[in-house]
Amino acid sequence: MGGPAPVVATARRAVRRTLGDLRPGDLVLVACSGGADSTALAAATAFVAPRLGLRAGAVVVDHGLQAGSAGVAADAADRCRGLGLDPVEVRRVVVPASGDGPEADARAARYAALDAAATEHGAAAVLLGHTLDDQAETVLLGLARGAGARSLAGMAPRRGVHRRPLLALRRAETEAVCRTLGLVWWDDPTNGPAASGDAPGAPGTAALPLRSQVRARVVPALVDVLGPGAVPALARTADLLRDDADLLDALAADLLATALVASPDDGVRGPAASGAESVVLDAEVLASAHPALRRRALRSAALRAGCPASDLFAVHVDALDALVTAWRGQGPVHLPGDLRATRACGRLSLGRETTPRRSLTPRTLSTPTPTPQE
Ligand SMILES: Nc1ncnc2c1ncn2[C@@H]1O[C@H](COP(=O)(O)OP(=O)(O)OP(=O)(O)O)[C@@H](O)[C@H]1O
Repeated sequence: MGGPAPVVATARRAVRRTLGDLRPGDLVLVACSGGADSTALAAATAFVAPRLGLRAGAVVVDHGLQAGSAGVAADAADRCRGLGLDPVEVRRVVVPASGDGPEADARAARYAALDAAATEHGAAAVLLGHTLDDQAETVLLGLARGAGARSLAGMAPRRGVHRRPLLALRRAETEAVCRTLGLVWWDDPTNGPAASGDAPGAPGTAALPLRSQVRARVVPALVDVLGPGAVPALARTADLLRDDADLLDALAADLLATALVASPDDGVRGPAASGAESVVLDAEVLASAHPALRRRALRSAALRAGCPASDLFAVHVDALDALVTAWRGQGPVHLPGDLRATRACGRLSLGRETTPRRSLTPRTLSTPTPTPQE
């Protein structure tokens, strides 16, 4: 009797590698949308987990955004049960409109629901079905945004409770796994033309979410010009940059620790620090650091001061950097989260606005008001 089809064996090996450090009895939860990637993941996990002494369940999130979403979720859950996963649950979420766009809002609600399920079930890991193609799309989107190494490092194979075992597999391979095992999957219409459906660039793709347009129009054009190796090459960029980004982040954390004079959360460092309401940094220490580390340290300082990560952009970091390296008496820099940064007496302070102001945008940045303070 022959073994499993090579593609099925590949998927199982990938899952086995990802779960290798867990302890017998641990629970893993597959985040299953019903799509080919997470259905293949559910099947591979259902096979591998018991052989490692692990328990495996699944969570299907129903965003309630499309007609029939409850039925899609129920079908996906049934397929997971059919694979032997237990527990399997559907979590219905309410997607709030935060202003960040419907995809980002759905993603935030989805991850919150997955994390809540992991906590409630005491799961050691939540498995996500992102593939190499998803990784390549993430890198492309980052490049087009002008993002730095951390964003171009794409999705981490492992972060907190989340693990992505299929990052080395092509999307088409996950479809092949499903076909080989006789598993039906659901093609999300918002993901663009189905694998077996419309030609790339088919009419109507312009109305899709940005990532889906990249998938349906940009990637095929790129492959057309550069050849099929372009997609794995983009994903390789993510792998290479992840190591670089980790190193730079660690060095920047050291720089921030050295430059930190006071911080509201971790109390005192230096004589002037007691009762600190602001993050206070030594501007000279920062100025003498390499720009790659300084910019990261400034970003971390802004986050530490309470700036919301989703609203903190390069333009804000540039403005903070100018306070450090191009100091000519300019006025405060206004940051998201009702924060402001000021420089005085060789120190950079990031604290609350005294009166709420609009934070910097790319347009307001270009006209800093010089008000000598030092
Ligand atoms: N409705 C869902 N319920 C449970 N898991 C989901 C759901 N949607 C997506 N996932 C998980 O996320 C993985 C990636 O899904 P998909 O590619 O649709 O998301 P994305 O929007 O491209 O990426 P991201 O999850 O980063 O937002 C899936 O393989 C699955 O593990």
